[in-house]
Amino acid sequence: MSGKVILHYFNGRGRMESIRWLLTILEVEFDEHYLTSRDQYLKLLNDGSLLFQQVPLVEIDGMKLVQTKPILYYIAEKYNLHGKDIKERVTINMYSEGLMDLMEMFITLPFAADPKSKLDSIQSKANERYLPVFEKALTGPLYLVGGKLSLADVLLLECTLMLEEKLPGIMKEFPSLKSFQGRMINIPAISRFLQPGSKRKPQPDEGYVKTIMEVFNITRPLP
Ligand SMILES: N[C@@H](CCC(=O)N[C@@H](CS)C(=O)NCC(=O)O)C(=O)O
Repeated sequence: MSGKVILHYFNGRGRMESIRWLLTILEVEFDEHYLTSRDQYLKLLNDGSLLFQQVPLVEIDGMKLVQTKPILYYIAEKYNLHGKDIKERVTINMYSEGLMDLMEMFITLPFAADPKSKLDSIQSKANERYLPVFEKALTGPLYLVGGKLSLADVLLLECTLMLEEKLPGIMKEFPSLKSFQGRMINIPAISRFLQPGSKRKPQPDEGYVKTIMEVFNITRPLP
């Protein structure tokens, strides 16, 4: 296993994108091995690399890690983006899990039988359940927890940008969140990540969906 972090996933956002965001903001270099065929997936399965037969898989520090959240928490912990004590950590985790619940809806959107009604549901949940929480937390403070950048801030930026791509104008009732975004995108590593040609992946397209359906033998839209 080389010393460099290696990401095994599709050449698309999905569950790996938050890990890419986190590594990028930390300026940790990583290589990507893209899954493009079912044979590659079967090889990872036969190697015993996929504990639960699922990706993301991240090779880091001599380990092969699966499960997105523990991977994010490990990296955040290692690079001090996970709070100074257990109270801060649990708060960061609560915010992070809420954001991941919201982003999970986007991850499955391209596979939905009725994408329009799924997007409507995302919009109302974002407006009523999620964004008000973060607007309140950031009215005054610059960061969500402990006056310092944490994993939760990185996920919040990713999530709000994702929301705006599909639902332009959704942030207009949330001025503190908009200011937060403005501050975050000026961080040099983030600003570079947002430029064309970076390792940030584009919105899912038909080719991405087709590859995933082939690799996992999916034949029907998801509910
Ligand atoms: N709880 C897991 C879920 C991983 C997951 O569902 N990965 C999908 C690809 S994004 C997968 O490998 N699906 C194949 C399967 O479940 O058989 C995580 O968050 O990493």
